[in-house]
Amino acid sequence: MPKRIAAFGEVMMRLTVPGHDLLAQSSMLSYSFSGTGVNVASALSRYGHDGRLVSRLPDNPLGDAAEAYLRKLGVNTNRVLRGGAYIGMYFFENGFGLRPGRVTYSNRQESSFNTAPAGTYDFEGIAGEVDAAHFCGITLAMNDTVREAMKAFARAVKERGGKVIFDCNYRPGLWGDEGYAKAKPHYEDMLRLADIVFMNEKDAIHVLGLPTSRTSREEQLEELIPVVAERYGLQAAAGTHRSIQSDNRHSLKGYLFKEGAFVYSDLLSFPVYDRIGAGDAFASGIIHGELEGLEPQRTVAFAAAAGMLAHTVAGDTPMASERDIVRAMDQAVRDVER
Ligand SMILES: Nc1ncnc2c1ncn2[C@@H]1O[C@H](COP(=O)(O)OP(=O)(O)OP(=O)(O)O)[C@@H](O)[C@H]1O
Ligand SMILES: O=C(O)C(=O)C[C@H](O)[C@H](O)CO
Repeated sequence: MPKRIAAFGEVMMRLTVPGHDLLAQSSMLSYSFSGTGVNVASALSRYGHDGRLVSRLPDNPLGDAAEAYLRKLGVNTNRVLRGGAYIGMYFFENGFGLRPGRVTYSNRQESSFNTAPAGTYDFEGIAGEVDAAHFCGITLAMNDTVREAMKAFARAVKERGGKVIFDCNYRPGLWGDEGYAKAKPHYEDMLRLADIVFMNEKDAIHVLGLPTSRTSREEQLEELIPVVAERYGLQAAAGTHRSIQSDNRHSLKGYLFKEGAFVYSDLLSFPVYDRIGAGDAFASGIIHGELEGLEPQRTVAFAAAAGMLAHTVAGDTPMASERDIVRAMDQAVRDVER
């Protein structure tokens, strides 16, 4: 049955340098609008749910363009407010071979979303309208007012019996020096409120400071995720392990931990066209499976295939339909469809 899911987060204007040029070389940029909340609300809408964004855009032609773009992505914009002066931006340079891709943020703290004063949003009203709400560690990294708003919204959803979904999405560049120490208490607050969490052992070790006696990533994951789930009372935790080869291929394996057991997707290996937002595609697949009550094995396979497909499309926002994903789950490489 379709569900109503709110995603709380900033709309970012993505400015992409064409091809594999550097900003210093190119005189052209193409723009689109994204952000973790946008990506998740859009993907869930594509799977038949009502994905609504809770955000704030400037009341000017940039805000108009962003809102029109969100509608094209299928996002319900009824709870997108107008106010403030700027939209957050990031510049993206595609990597090639051994040169990694690069993201440079601009005007983020000045954005309409990040300058919204306390009391801007009707969180109680929104919480009463939805089955679940999605939050992410990128938003948590912004400033105290945004952090307080995020926690207040999560509390309102929880108090009304909705599911709280939290994607750790730790971005070292956003937390600055001593980032882990600054982030930890806020991550702990969100984990206490959360039902479904996206994370892997890196979050547990570095952000939460949990000790591990194991050396391989897989063993660390299996040791630490049950500890986190128990400590914070999580319904489910999920995430991916990614490995990167030098020939522009990545490998991805998804996991889902619930009711004391791990299930894993196959190890998927694929060439990468655009990597940004793939984590949001995986997360949306898990959220869909959990909200629909799918078998854990099916959910993690669906989410991993959604994540894989997101690497094949330009832009941050997953564009695959449920049908596309189910077809990709058999991993056969197909000829053009005509
Ligand atoms: N330096 C770090 N310290 C702590 N945790 C990290 C660090 N880098 C990544 N993580 C965590 O590892 C997990 C996977 O992160 P990664 O950056 O690979 O994202 P992803 O989910 O594959 O993709 P996306 O960038 O689309 O979200 C996330 O839960 C993230 O919070
Ligand atoms: O909000 C940000 O920081 C972004 O970089 C926007 C992207 O859509 C997001 O990171 C994808 O997960």
